[in-house]
Amino acid sequence: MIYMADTADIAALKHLYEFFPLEGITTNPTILKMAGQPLSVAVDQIKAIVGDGMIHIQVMSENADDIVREAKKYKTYFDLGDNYYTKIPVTPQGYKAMSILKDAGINVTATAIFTQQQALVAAKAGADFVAPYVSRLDNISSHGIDVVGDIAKNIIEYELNTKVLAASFKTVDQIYRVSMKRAHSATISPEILMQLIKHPMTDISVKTFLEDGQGLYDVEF
Ligand SMILES: O=C[C@H](O)COP(=O)(O)O
Repeated sequence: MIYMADTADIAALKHLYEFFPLEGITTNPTILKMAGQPLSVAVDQIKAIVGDGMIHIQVMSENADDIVREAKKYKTYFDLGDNYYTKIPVTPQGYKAMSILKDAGINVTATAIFTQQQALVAAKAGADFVAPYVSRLDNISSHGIDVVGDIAKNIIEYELNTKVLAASFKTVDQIYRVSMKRAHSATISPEILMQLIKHPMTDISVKTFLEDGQGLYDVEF
């Protein structure tokens, strides 16, 4: 499982990158709005934190030609090399842009995916990652985990060179379930990443170890 942080919150990212084995970050216009940062400022700060991790930046353009120009501009402007992924919503113009950008050697993440077929078409268009939105599906009485499972199954069965990037999580249990459905990766908010590694029994066990070990550890280090 590849873990990514779904955020542009710089303080939260700095904290997470101290210990969490993250392999990149994802952003979108809503995330930038929540962080209160324009794209150029946010990405410059994110770059300094994630090192050679992936940075997924969503386009705002709707027309294929504009999407291609926008995605290519970010690739040079931010100078991220192969760590740059352009996030493109799965509209007809988006699919068109995905093929063009893949042919131009730019990594593509297809986003705003709600069905197995949207993901499969994006994979055929060359997307490196496909991002189904779990909670947004669950919240309309649909089944986000099943959609993720179907996409992962297709990718494995058809031997496609695409990874599932499960997104839109509200609970730790959803992340457990997408991992068991063989999602290759997940992008998760800082709050839920912290919850993911927490367990009260761990805290109790550590506390007991500290108490029991008092006076017994006599090797200096
Ligand atoms: O980029 C997609 C986001 O991960 C969607 O998450 P959200 O449903 O919590 O806004």
